[in-house]
Amino acid sequence: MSLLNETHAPALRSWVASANQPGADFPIQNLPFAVFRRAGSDETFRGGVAIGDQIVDLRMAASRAALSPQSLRFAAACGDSSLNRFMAMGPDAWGALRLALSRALRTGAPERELLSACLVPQSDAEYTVPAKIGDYTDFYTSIHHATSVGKLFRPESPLMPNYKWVPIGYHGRASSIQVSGQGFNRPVGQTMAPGKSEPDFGPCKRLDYELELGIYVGTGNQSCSSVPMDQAESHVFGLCLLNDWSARDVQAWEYQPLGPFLSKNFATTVSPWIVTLEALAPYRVPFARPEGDPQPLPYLDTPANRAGGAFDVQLQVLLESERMRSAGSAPAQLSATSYRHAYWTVAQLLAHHTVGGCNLQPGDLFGSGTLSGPTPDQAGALIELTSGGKEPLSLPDGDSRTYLLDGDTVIMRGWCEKPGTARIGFGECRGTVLPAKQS
Ligand SMILES: O=C(O)/C=C/C(=O)CC(=O)CC(=O)O
Ligand SMILES: [Ca+2]
Ligand SMILES: [Mg+2]
Repeated sequence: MSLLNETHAPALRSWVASANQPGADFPIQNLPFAVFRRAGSDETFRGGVAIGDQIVDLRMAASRAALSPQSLRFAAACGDSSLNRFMAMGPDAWGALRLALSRALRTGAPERELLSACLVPQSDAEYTVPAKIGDYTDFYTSIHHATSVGKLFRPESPLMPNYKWVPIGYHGRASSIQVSGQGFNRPVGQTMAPGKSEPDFGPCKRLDYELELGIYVGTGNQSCSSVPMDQAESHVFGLCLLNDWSARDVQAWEYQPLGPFLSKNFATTVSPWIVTLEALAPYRVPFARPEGDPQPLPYLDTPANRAGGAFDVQLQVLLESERMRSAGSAPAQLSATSYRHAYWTVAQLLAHHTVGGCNLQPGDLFGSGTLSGPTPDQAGALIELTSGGKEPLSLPDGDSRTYLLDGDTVIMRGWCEKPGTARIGFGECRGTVLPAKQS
């Protein structure tokens, strides 16, 4: 059975002209969701869908009956200040609203007159985290990241013997997840300098980013039940970009034996737009274990997962320093990779998370884990790109970095493209390091 349908047809064009520009992140084949309002207004936040450089205000579209009658209750659910109610409605509802929007936004659609009054320019909008995230779990799905970071943290045992069998993760902190465009203060904490016997306390000196994708749970599961692999993807609403800011010096001192704690709980930045799993269907790729690696245990293995459980999402990290901003120069690319290199798929993460009976809830978020690719220039964090801070990275303006400085803005971008298929993008995930708070 093909996962493709009429909403993926590469020939589709929209009456919103900006959606048809080559290279646009939000053509009619994408239709990602966010929660927004007019910037600086006291309007309530509500759900919207991106088309070109505009947002379809779904609350207004529902109240003006600007979409097909069958889809109006789904659009109305998106009128809430978070997408949780819509996420809980499940894949049939998500698919029905996507189809209604695809048809109404096409060139020649009779809905044009009503729907064009429901558009808000993205340049006028501000966003919020699109779901009430009850729980956040961060995984570790890049074997390349796990191996190179493991060498730095544990030279004697870089890749733990469990790695190829268990999707490794830890329970993260939902309250400090913020939407793209915001800043956060450099964290302070305990660190242990080499050769010392007592920790220091002060601002983090090794502040890093982590290039990840966020995975939003749509429908949950009952506690003491598990979601089998062949149903796992039907519980996933979609993907976003995610930056898991990490205080490496705090991490190195605190992480044993229970894993990261304060080193990763002060800020996590997500992109505003969630690209649905349905929109990503054309960019599925086979998931193959390298020759000689063990096959996953049966509860993590299905023919469908092997055939197309991975997604080829292109990813890029850029740095814009204060110096670049004042000189008006373009941000510098630090690395680029693809999600296809991950060792565990979205379905495996969800099936594994629930196998012991853990209940997921609509709006829960997973981080994929740092998405480093196989070559050193594909690393998703500075700790890898600078070999643990020992080899500074040269920037095009003559500046260099080991770890992040105050005023640095980290920008992440993602997109999918494939010959004969539309290109779709994730927009941006950007966050800025502000100085530590003086106590
Ligand atoms: O102890 C280690 O090997 C490293 C752990 C992490 O950095 C945790 C993490 O955030 C995992 C990831 O993003 O891939
Ligand atoms: Ca992480
Ligand atoms: Mg974090």
